[in-house]
Amino acid sequence: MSMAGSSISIALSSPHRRPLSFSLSPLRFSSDLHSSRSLRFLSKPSSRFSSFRMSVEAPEKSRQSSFLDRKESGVLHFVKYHGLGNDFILVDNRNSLEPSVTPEQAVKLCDRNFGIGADGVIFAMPGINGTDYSMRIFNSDGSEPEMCGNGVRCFARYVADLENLSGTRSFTIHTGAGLIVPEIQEDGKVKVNMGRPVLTAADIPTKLPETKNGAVVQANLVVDGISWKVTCVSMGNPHCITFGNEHSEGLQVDDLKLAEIGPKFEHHEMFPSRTNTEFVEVISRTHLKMRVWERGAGATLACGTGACALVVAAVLEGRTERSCTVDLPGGPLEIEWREDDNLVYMTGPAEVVFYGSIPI
Ligand SMILES: N[C@@H](CCC[C@H](N)C(=O)O)C(=O)O
Repeated sequence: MSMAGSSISIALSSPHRRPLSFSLSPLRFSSDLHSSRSLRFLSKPSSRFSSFRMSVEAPEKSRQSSFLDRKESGVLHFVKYHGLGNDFILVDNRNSLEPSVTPEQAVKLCDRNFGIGADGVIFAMPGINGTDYSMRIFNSDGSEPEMCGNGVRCFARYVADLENLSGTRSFTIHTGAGLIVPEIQEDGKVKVNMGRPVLTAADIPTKLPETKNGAVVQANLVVDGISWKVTCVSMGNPHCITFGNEHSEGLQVDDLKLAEIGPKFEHHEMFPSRTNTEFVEVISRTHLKMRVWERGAGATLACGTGACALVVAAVLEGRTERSCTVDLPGGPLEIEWREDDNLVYMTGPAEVVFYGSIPI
């Protein structure tokens, strides 16, 4: 490893392997992965990663733009972002409404041991119906959800970078959940108009009965012989929110065995399209704490649509005000469910992790 001015070079090598080269600026990661044209290497990681050369440099706008502009057939250039640890591989798909990665490839790319590692792959696509862009996403299991809250904040930062835009920027984005409008604020956080929650059982969808004003509020859901009180909300994608069960009226979310119970909610027969599940602890009338088991991705560090859905659920259950801080394992989000127009707003960060290239 050597340092020269603002540049750090790190070389790791093995005598047996061809070197790979990476450059980061400073959390910018580009790799020259040479000639392989398939993803087959993902099942043989050691042959690709046992040897590489890496250089770290101070940020320079020109280098960043030239990386983002790169297009070569057989190579996927991507940027990995995270929103509170909910991480995504962002792909420039502005030339087509067909994703450049298949669901099967997305599974491999998201693999944390044999791939890049992420909770999903997000495609920045041309706008339709008069919108600036369209967003599609594959979960890490290859399924396609309608929307992703943390992902849309990353998407906004990504397209601002792609288009070299600075200052306060707002975009209209077509998603499977309809029109979503993120705005990048002066402080770099992204405030998103997440649209209106859907509360009717058939549209969420859930087979649970509507219990209060056409909504599924504190319905009984039996999971493994235990009766949970759940409220169901769709933010374009389905969410099942619980504050407790027959054994504990108020949850201590740190004590939950999430990996054990999460899949049982996700695949419960009451949720024909599976579900995301949020387990929630009330700290105060404006402060909630949650852990999430995501449909198609498992336990994640944050879920933006989930945070929105649980504030809606908390208000419907009379537990909180309409503006709340939601603590997720990866950090806090600010959520507001407005009374006058029924719109939900989410505010939180989105950060670059690294830039990279991979044969595909
Ligand atoms: N993490 C996301 C939600 C991603 C989609 C979800 N797994 C689903 O299948 O609905 C968010 O931040 O909203």
